[in-house]
This record gives sequence, structure tokens and C-alpha cells, in this order.
Amino acid sequence: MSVHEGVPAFPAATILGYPRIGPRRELKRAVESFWAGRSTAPELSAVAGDLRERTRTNLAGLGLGTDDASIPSDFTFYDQVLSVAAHLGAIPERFAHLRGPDGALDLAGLFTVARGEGDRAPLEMTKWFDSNYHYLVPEIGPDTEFRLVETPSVEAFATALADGVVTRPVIVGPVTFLLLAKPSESAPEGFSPLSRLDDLLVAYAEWLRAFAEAGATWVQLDEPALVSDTWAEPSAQVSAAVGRAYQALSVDLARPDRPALFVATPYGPLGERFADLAATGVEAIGLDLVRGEAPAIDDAVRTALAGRTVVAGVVDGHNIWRTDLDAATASVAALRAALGGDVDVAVSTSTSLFHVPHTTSDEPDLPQRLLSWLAFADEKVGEVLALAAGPDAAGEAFARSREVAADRAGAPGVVVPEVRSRAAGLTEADFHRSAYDARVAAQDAVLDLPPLPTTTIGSFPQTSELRVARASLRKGEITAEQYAEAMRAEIAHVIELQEKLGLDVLVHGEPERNDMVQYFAENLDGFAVTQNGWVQSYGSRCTRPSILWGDVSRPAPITVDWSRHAASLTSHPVKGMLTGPVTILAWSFVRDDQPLADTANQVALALRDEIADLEAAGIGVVQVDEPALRELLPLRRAAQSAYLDWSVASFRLATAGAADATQIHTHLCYSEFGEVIGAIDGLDADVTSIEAARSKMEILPDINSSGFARGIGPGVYDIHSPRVPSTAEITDLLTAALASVGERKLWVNPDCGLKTRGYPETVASLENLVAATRSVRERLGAPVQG
Ligand SMILES: CN1c2c(nc(N)[nH]c2=O)NC[C@@H]1CNc1ccc(C(=O)N[C@@H](CCC(=O)N[C@@H](CCC(=O)N[C@@H](CCC(=O)O)C(=O)O)C(=O)O)C(=O)O)cc1
Ligand SMILES: N[C@@H](CCS)C(=O)O
Ligand SMILES: [Zn+2]
Repeated sequence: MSVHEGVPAFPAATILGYPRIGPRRELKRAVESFWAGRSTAPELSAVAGDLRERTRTNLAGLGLGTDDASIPSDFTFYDQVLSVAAHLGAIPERFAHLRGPDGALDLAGLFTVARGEGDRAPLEMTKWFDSNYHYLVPEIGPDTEFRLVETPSVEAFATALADGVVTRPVIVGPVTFLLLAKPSESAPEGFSPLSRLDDLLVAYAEWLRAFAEAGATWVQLDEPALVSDTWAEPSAQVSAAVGRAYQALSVDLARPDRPALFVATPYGPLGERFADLAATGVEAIGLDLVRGEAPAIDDAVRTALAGRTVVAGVVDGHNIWRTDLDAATASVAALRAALGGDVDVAVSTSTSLFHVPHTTSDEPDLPQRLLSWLAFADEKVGEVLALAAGPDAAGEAFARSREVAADRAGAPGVVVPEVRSRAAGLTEADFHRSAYDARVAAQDAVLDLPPLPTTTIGSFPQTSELRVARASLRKGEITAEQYAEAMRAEIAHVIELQEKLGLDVLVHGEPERNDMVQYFAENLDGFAVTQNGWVQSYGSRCTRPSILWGDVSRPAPITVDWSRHAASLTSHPVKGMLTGPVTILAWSFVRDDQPLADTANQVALALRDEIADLEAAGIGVVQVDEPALRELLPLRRAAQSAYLDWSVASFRLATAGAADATQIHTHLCYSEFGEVIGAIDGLDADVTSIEAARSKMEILPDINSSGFARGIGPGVYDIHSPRVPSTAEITDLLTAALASVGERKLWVNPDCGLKTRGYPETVASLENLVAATRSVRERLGAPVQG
């Protein structure tokens, strides 16, 4: 009997996943209330259960089937990668005390692993593929035990089933889990977590059996790692791992001991890994057809796939423009033709929808015309259903899609001739500053800084008073002037604090910013912002990505008054604070009708004007943050250099108008930067601050070997945890950094902004940072200033 006989049909239309925070951030509020001790674990679980129930009712109401596994079940309290680690007991030794007798973590334990406790560092957090979502990095060693120790995903499935809905559980697949992991602290040099695949598969098999016993017909295993060719492990090794993993889970573990398996591969073209998967017994394979071409399909693949399903991800799960349904239909038809008549083709989103907000119907302030161009998660469900039904049955949806495309192309603001002609007139000279030596001389003459200058990354704690003031302004409860006065008072407080702490280059603290991208979007033409368009960035933290829909320009200075006010309160240099073009693009929903490079240059020109206005206001140091530079790096090596060319160029365009005496800083965080160190050098910033404390300065050898010659501030204080680093600890980090990059280049700063921290730990940490710097300066024989 073929392994595929008796397999339940894959649904004709589905989505790869759905936002889990709730339309009004219900999960964020419930989780934070639990953390604050205002609610109990059962109360938090009840909120989560309600949310899951609302989600499946909503998806069923939108038209997804309740009996065919079209509704994904992908809930997690914090992060989907952490959830796998928790299910399988793969928790670092330093958290062993949190595990119950059965090896499971309770909710409080799960959050402790995510957030750390005392000297026990949390799991490292880093970006999830090329998105603004951040996952927790599993730590795997030769002795990590893999065993199914808890089953909340199975219980969630069973609850939905009891409610009459056959959902499709979604879990991160074993190859991706191990490729995303890092070696545990005790692992020997050169250890690869992927070497533990066989042991991990035993636990995945147990998990699949548990789903089968609970009645699951299909389970989705997400394997986004397969679309990337940038792993340390050679391609042949990844290919072999795919073969072994899915042979074990689909053939060695035969049905009915397991549900049918759907392996989804979002975020890029699957390429040669498609044939690897086809050679196993998985019942369905998902392709991201938004980000790339369909893979090569030869006779062998066609034959191997007979009786199975390929799921065409043609509705963009990562952006919010309405789908061109005709183009998507053509792409599905081409895939169908390539696969031949024996292979079923279903329609889906390209990625989970957790990258987009819940629904456009909750945005009363967005202009109707713009709103009509958009599809958030719920509207995308309608699109997959329309595509599955086809242009005859869903004629109205197809007609609407054509109207939208035409309307967008001709709408005022989409093309602004003045913006286009300025960009067209750019010359090579617009991308270059003077030689670094000349700049250093000019800057030394005006900025009287000690060796190892101290500074912070920009934001100071966003207190609830600041957020409430902004909410009150929005509701009309206070006037714009009252709001501005409250912000000026906060800036005065932050300046006074920094002077007291003895920092050298001060910041205004960014109290006026709801978010470092949204704030600029609110002040630039060509953008719109949402009211309720929240998207999870990590854990309980959310953002409202702005919508970059038209040509970008700056109607008026944005940050100048705040920076001028701060500078008026101190004799120290105050650093102006801007967000760079690549980060503004990466953390917004960006128009899809022109190359990103062109859009980035429009944003860069607006920032260039802002820097000129800051200089005119007497600001001699300006930081242009690019934390997302690494985020948009293509997942395939062949595409990376073109990306780095345009992204670096846009930063240079933004900053190259600055005078020699203006010190340009940049800041990078939330990623591993080793492999793009050359591009960071290419930014040509005078000073670069970079996250380093969490990884214990692992970046320093890369900086050294790249010949990076300008100022560098490797972070000496991990701002992701309330833990206060001791003076001795910071002194050690500074000593290591000094030995590596030298006194002339070294700056002292935290890893990132302080907006998510509270004041008590911020003050204590910065006191220690300044004390450590002074002790190192003394050792160098430098005068102690500040
Ligand atoms: C630095 N990072 C950022 C990323 N992406 C961004 N877009 N911005 C970033 O800063 N990516 C990588 C990293 C890590 N990611 C994040 C993401 C989000 C946060 C964060 O702190 N988010 C806040 C929300 C920020 C915000 O928009 N605040 C608004 C609205 C605040 C609010 O909730 N108001 C209440 C009323 C007031 C109250 O009672 O408190 C309401 O509306 O109900 C504002 O300040 O006006 C979050 O809370 O999740 C950090 C790092
Ligand atoms: N200037 C920003 C950078 C965060 S990546 C801040 O300090 O919050
Ligand atoms: Zn940062």
C-alpha cells in the first residue's frame, strides 16, 4: 500500500499561521499583568484559551473549514522556538531547577528562561529570518536530553476538537530548530547542534504520536531554515539532515501513528531542498511563491510527489498590500502545470500572518482610499479563499483586486515629481564625505572628549507617564503645548541625570517617540500609521509598523526642536538621534511597486535634510541608527552583495552631507553582525556602537580582522534584562575591548537604548559604567574628566 493512501485531503485554502497577540494586544496585557504579579497562572491560561477560541471562531466565520485542518493552531505564550524547547525539555542546565518532576516548566518557569533571573542569563534573542520578529536561541549540547515533557500544543488541539474544530497544529520543524540553536556553554569547541538530529527526532516522533492520539489529521512543521544557504553547515549536510529527518518522521513513523505532515518553507525560494523533501514521505510541501520562483521540477520529483499536495504560498504573509489575484492565479496555474495532474495544489499565504495586524476593519483613522489597498490577516484569509474558488466563483474579489491595482498606480502622492527629480539628480559625490583623518581633526577641534568617551544609545526609560501623556494627547485630553511641555520637562530631567552620572556625550532621551520608526513615519510625507495595527516583535513587545505607500519627503524638521532644547540645558555635546533609511524600511510595510533601493534613497534624502537642520541648530554629533541593517540581508548568499550595496549607499546618502566637524554615529543591535562587518565599515560612520555584551564581545575579533579603523563602542551593558552589571564586570569587558581595538577608537556605551528598562536599574548600571570607565582611564594614565 502507498504511504499516501487514506491520507485526509489537504484543505484547498489555508493560512500558515495567524497573529497570536490578539486584536487589542490582549495577550501582551495578560502576560505583563502576570509578570507584575497582578494575575495568576490559571488566569493567564484562561485569557490565552479565550483568545485561541476567538481566533478559531473568527477564522471559521471568515470561511476556513472547521473539519479539514484549514485553521492553524500556532499559539505560544512567548515564542515558537522556545515552545519547542519547552515541549522537548531542551532547557539549559542553569534553569534545571525550574523544571518539575516530569521535566516540564510551569508558566513562570517558561518566562524565566525567556527573561533571565539574577545571574542566570536568558536565552539569547535574535531576529527570525528577515523579519522584525525575534526568537529565543536554544542552547544544545552533546548531553541535552530530548523528551516530550509537556504537551500544551496537544491540549490546545484537543480543546478545539471538543469545540468542534479540527485545527492543524503548527510547530517549528526539527532541522530549523537545530540550525537556529547554538552550542550550549559546556559543548566542546566545534560542536554542531545539528549533530543531535537523530536524538531530537525520537522526541518529535513522540510529539507526533501524541497529536495522532488526540485526533489530529494534519500537523504543520515549519522549516524556514531550508530557504537559506547561509548556514555554517555545508549544503550537503543540510540536505542530508532534511532527508534523515523526514524519512524518520514520515516513513519510519508510519501512519496512523502520526498525522499527515505538511512541511512549510516560508521566507524565500526553496530551491534544491524541494527535491530533498519530495524524496521523503511527507504528505504536503509548502512553497513561498511571493519571495521567489517555484523550484525546478523534473520527472523524478513529479513522480515522487504523485498523490501528494504542494501548497502554493501566493498571498504575502509579510506585507499588507492586497494581492493581485490574477497574478497569483497565474502563478498557481504555472505550478500546477509543472507538477502535472497527479499532484494536488492548494493555496496559502507565503508565511504565517503573525507579521501583519489582525484586520483593516479596526482602522477608523486611515484614509478610505489607502485602506482599500490593504489586506491585513483577516482580509488575507478572504484572498486565499477567493484564489481557491477561482475567478468565476469569486468574480467580485478578482474585479476588486484589478480596481485596486489601477487605483494605487494613479493615486496622488504615489509618484511625486519633485521627489523623483531630486533622486534622479544625485551624483557619486552625494555619497561621500571627506577622508576620515580630516574629519577626526575637525571633530577633535570642536569636541573636547576624554579617551574612552561615554555615551548612551539614545532612549531613556519610556515611563508610563510618558505613554499616558501621549495617549491623553491622542484623546484630546491635553493640548499639544501641554504635551510638549511634559516632554521638555522629561528631557531636562534626562540631561540633569546624565550630567550627574558624568557621561560625556549626552542624549535627549527620546521621550517624544512612541517608536523609533513610527515617530519618523508620522512626520514624513508618503507614510501612514495605524491605530491598532499591532504586530509582535518579541515576547510581549509589539510595534505598529508604518505603511510606506508613496514618495517620501520631509515637510518640516522633525527632531530639531527637541535636540536644541536638550543642548540648551548643558555644556556637554548632545547627540542628535535619527533612525536610518534601512531600518525605517525594514520596520515598516513598504510599497511593493518600486525597488527598495529607490525608496531607501527617498528616505535618506529626508534624513540628510534633517541632519543639515540639526547642524544649523548647533548639534555637532548625530547618531543615525541602523539596527535592522542585518535584518534585510537576503537569506541566499547570491543576493547579498546587491543588498549591501544599496543599503550602505542609502546610509551614506543620508549622512554624507554632514560637515567634517560633525561626528556621525551609527548603532546596530538585535543581530549577529560578524558577517556584515565589511558593510558596517562601508557606512563610514565616525563612531559605531554595536551590541556586544550579551555575546561577551564575540564581535571584537571580526572588527579587528576587518581593519575597522574608526570609533567603535561595543556594548558593555546588556539592556535586555533588569540585571545591573557590576563595575568589575564592565571593567573586564572594557579591558578586553581595549586590548582588541585600542584606546583611540574605543567608546563606552550600553548595548542598546534604555526605553524598555526602569529608572532604578538604568541609573545603577550607568553609574557602574562610568565608574568602570574612570578606573580604566586611570590605568591608562589619562586625566579623569566628566
Ligand atoms: C529596538 N527594537 C525595535 C524594533 N522595531 C521597532 N519598530 N521598534 C523598536 O524599537 N525591532 C527590534 C527591537 C526590539 N523590538 C522592540 C519592539 C517594541 C518595543 C516596545 O517597547 N514596544 C512597546 C510599544 C511602543 C509604542 O508604540 N508605544 C506607544 C503606545 C503605548 C501604549 O501601549 N499606550 C497605551 C496607553 C498608555 C499606557 O497606559 O501605558 C495604549 O495605547 O493602550 C506610545 O508610547 O505612545 C510595547 O509596549 O510593546 C521594544 C522593542
Ligand atoms: N536610539 C534607539 C536605538 C534603539 S535600536 C534607542 O536608543 O532606543
Ligand atoms: Zn539598539
